[in-house]
Amino acid sequence: MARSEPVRNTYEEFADEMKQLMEDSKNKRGQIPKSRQMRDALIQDHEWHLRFLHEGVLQPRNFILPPPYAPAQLEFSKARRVHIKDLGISSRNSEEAILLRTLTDPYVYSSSITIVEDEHGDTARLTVCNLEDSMDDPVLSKGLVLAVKQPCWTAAPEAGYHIRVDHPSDLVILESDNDRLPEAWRTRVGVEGTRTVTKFKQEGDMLFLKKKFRSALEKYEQGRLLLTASSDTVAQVDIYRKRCGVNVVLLRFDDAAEDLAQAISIHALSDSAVEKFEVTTPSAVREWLHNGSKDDSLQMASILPRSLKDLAARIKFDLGLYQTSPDYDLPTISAYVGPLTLHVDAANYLSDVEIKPTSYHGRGLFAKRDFQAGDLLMAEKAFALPGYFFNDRSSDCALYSLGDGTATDRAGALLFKELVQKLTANPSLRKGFFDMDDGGYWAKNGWEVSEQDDIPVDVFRIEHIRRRNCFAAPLRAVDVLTTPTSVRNGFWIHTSYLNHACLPNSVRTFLGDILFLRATRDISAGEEITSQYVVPELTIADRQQKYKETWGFECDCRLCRADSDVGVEVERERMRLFEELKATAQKLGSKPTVTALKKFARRLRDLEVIYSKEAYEHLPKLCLVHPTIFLAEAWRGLNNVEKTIEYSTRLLRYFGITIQVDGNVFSVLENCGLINVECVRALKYLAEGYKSKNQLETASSVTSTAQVWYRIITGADLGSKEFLQ
Ligand SMILES: C[S@@+](CC[C@H](N)C(=O)[O-])C[C@H]1O[C@@H](n2cnc3c(N)ncnc32)[C@H](O)[C@@H]1O
Repeated sequence: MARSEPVRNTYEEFADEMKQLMEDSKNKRGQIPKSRQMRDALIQDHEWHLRFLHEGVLQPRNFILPPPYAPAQLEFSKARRVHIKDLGISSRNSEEAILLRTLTDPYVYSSSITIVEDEHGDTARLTVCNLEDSMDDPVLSKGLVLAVKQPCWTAAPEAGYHIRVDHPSDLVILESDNDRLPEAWRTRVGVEGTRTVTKFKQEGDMLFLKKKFRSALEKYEQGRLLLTASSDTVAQVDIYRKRCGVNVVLLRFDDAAEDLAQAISIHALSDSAVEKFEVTTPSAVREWLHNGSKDDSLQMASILPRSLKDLAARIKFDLGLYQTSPDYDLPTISAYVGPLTLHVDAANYLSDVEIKPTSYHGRGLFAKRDFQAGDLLMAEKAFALPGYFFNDRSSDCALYSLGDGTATDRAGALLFKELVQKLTANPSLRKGFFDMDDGGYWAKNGWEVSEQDDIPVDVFRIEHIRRRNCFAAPLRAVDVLTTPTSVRNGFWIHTSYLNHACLPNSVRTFLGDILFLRATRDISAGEEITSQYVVPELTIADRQQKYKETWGFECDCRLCRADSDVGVEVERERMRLFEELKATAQKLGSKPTVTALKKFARRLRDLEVIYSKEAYEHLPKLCLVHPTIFLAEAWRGLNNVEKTIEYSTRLLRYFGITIQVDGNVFSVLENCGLINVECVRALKYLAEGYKSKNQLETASSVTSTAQVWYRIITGADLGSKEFLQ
């Protein structure tokens, strides 16, 4: 029977509709649904949706997080077993679990959906969210036996109910020979005599080439199970090496390290030349792979074949490598990074900064030594940075958190997915991540986790941490200077300990997945390092609202204090004049007359007067910035050297930077730390001006400072000559 006149794909959920459904089902909490679709109808409906997925026009994917609940704490084996008929609406019991078997191929799009039965043959639709899954190589394949912890019914679009899982850790996939399975579902998988390690390896290789990585992993695993102590060592090394490679692709670095430790130790045992290096235990190799050091204490370079050495390097980079010097080959890294090559093989440099408690802002990042403006404070590889093409429609998606009514676009949604995948697969990476600021989420919703326990992967907590700690990152910071650039959302753990200041002493820049943090002014040992989370809004109210909404704090920096003190009336007048000047500048366009410019400058002085309070003597005057940029550029366009120098100097002053030219000596007397592209441009205009006045020494000194500032804002020197020419 065909599905009756479907109007839309009801497997795909929408945030508003879901919110309404949740509201509606509040009164039914704990009740057993009055009616449900039975087996045949469920399967027919599912098949229709599968056809729709293949043939329909696909919308961007919606990932929806319902109001939060904690993942189940109990192991499946210790939970009380329930059945489909026992489930209530929206009522999860963390002590319960259900055993299910999948009856169909899955539908995988925004979530993974399949039809399942329990031991009594009762059927239901199962929706698993936040799984790293694909139609080509599905996790929830047909005939699979799985356990769902804390199961319940959740209202679905079109008045049905399904079993919905949000935490991937609430889903446990069981081997078909597991003794806990009902007898009828158990299959003892004896390996056929004709299948050999080599055969499984070949089948795995074929699947790998077809990008069916999960299935390839299963084949290699079956091959591994056939290995015996007397197996050919080349075959043993090979199967572990293959598994390691697939695990790397699937971001399962802990498992990859385990496989490689086995491969290396088997290789070492079989190679008589190796014995003298005493490297042979898997635990020694495992420790080396995880130790974050570039040192080759086990002398791997001299004993390993290329294929194992390359994998070792890959895993060490992915688990995090550290160096103690700020030396990076920036030209090579700059040349390497591109849309297809986001991930740079570089080590972290974190040894000259440290995380410590601050007096008012929780933990923060502090300098362990003195730094000068322009110095590299730290460099960090991304913990997660999704790679995708911006014009690829098939990666379009959004993430909705119904609990707090927030939404994020593709950049944040894909980062969330990658974080869930990485944290689920790699217990060794969890501590660093879950130590981060989650705004008190876990303290309110979770439980005490001791040192020995596995840290639970709570998707709601991940999203809280993501929102507070992620950074928007262009492919290369330098691109932002010339073209409007799309940004990704990425995650850099150490950098996330930076607290915000409107007048910061550092700037973040990116080259692919490596973040460089440079000092925007001199910093003394022991000083807190800060950076701007976002460029400050002109009015204090707008600024504080943004900080409050996203990060839950109110900024108390010197600029915010001064802006609050001037009062609403003064601020309103400042904004009125600012808007007036902005409109005039737009009207005058790029070729204003001298008369018009003089008139504009007079009006600008009115705005300057409002700032002339003592409070701003050493502070930026942000409302003056844009009109002054307009004047500096307009005078430059008219080749008026003196005026260009005057307004470029003023522009720097309005950013809180005071310069002096004494004879031929150029110096920066004061610097609030607000170094940005406009400041570099102001220096460029100054250098041009002094050059045309034949003050070549001054011009050269200004250009040197411009080069340092250019490096601060782009992270490297790439393009500096062209920019400053
Ligand atoms: C990215 S984290 C920074 C590290 C954080 N202080 C910690 O202890 O993990 C962002 C959080 O730090 C705090 N924070 C950052 N800058 C602040 C500031 N200027 N004033 C007050 N709190 C701030 C806020 O709680 C914010 O949500």
